[in-house]
Amino acid sequence: MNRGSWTIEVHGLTKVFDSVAAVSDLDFTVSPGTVTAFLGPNGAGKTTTMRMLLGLVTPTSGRATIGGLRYAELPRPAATVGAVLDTSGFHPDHTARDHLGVYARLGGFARSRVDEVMDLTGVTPFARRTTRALSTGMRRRLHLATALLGDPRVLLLDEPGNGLDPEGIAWLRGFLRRFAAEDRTVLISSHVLSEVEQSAERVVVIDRGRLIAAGAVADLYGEAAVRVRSPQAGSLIAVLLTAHGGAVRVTDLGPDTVRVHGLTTAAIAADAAAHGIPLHEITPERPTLEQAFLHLTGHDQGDVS
Ligand SMILES: Nc1ncnc2c1ncn2[C@@H]1O[C@H](COP(=O)(O)OP(=O)(O)OP(=O)(O)O)[C@@H](O)[C@H]1O
Repeated sequence: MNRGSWTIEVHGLTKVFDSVAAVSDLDFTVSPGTVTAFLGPNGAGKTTTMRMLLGLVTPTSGRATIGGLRYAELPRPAATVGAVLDTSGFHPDHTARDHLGVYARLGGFARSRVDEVMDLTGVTPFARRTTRALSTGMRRRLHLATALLGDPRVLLLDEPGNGLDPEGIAWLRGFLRRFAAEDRTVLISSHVLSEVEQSAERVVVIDRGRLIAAGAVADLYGEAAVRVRSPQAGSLIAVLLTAHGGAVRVTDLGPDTVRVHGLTTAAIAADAAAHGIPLHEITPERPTLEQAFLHLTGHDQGDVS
C-alpha cells in the first residue's frame, strides 16, 4: 500500500444547520503515520466534521474524503475506517465479549478478531461483565475495541480521553502512537489540550467552524522567551541591546527580572558572563499549548509569552 493512500482530505467543507454554520469552508489534510489532534472549543464543529467524514451528515458544500473517496464510496468502509463518535449504544445485557461478537458478525470480520481487539485495548479482564456494569473508562475501551474489529487503516475518535483515568490516558497515548507508526491515519478530537500535547504530533485547530491553524504541534507555540533575574538587570539589558540590536526584545517583569525574546539561554548567559553580570535565574519559557490555543482562537486575555 503506498504511503498517503489513506490521507483524510477536507476541501471547502461547509455545513449549515438551519441558520447555524457549524462548519465553514474548512480545508485540511491528515496524513498517515502521525497522530493528528483536531482541536477546538465546545461547539467549534469538530463532531460535525467527523460525521461528514463518515457520511453521517451530508455537507452543504465541499468535500470530505478518505483516500480520495467519500466514505460511502469506499470498497469496504468498516474495514478501512474505525470510528468512535458517541459512547452510547451498548445492549445493557450483553457482555463485552458478546458485544464484540455481534459487531464482528455484522461487519463480516473473523471471529478471531474479538480476542485480538480485546487484548489490544485491555478489554480482556472485563470481557465477561455485562455492558451495564462497565465503568466509563471500560466503556471507552470497549468502543475502541469495536472500532478496531475491521483492522482499519484510519481511526477517527471523538474526545477519546473522556472518562479515562491518568493511567488510561497514558495507555491510550501509547496505543495511538503505535497504531499511527504502522503508517495508519489517526484523527482525535479534543478540547483537553494537555492530553493532546503529548499524544499528537500535528494539530488542526478550528473555532466557530473555521480553520484557525494547522501544522506541527511545535509550530503552534510561537516565539520562545527566556526569563532572567539579575541584581544588575539594567546593565544586562544594555549589554544585550548593544550586542544584538533589533533582534532582541526585552520586557520588564519586576525590579530585577526581565523576559528576553530573540535570544537563547546560552547566548544570554554568555553575554552576562563576558560582562561579569551575575544571574540569579535564567529559565527558558514557552507558552503551553493551552495558551497558544487560546491565543489562536482569540479567547485569551492578552500576552501568551
Ligand atoms: N443536528 C444539528 N442541528 C442543528 N445544529 C447542530 C447540529 N449538530 C451540531 N449543531 C451545531 O453545530 C455547531 C457545531 O457543533 P459540533 O458538535 O460539531 O461541535 P464540537 O466542536 O464537536 O463541540 P463539542 O466540543 O462541544 O463536542 C454547534 O453550534 C451545534 O449546536
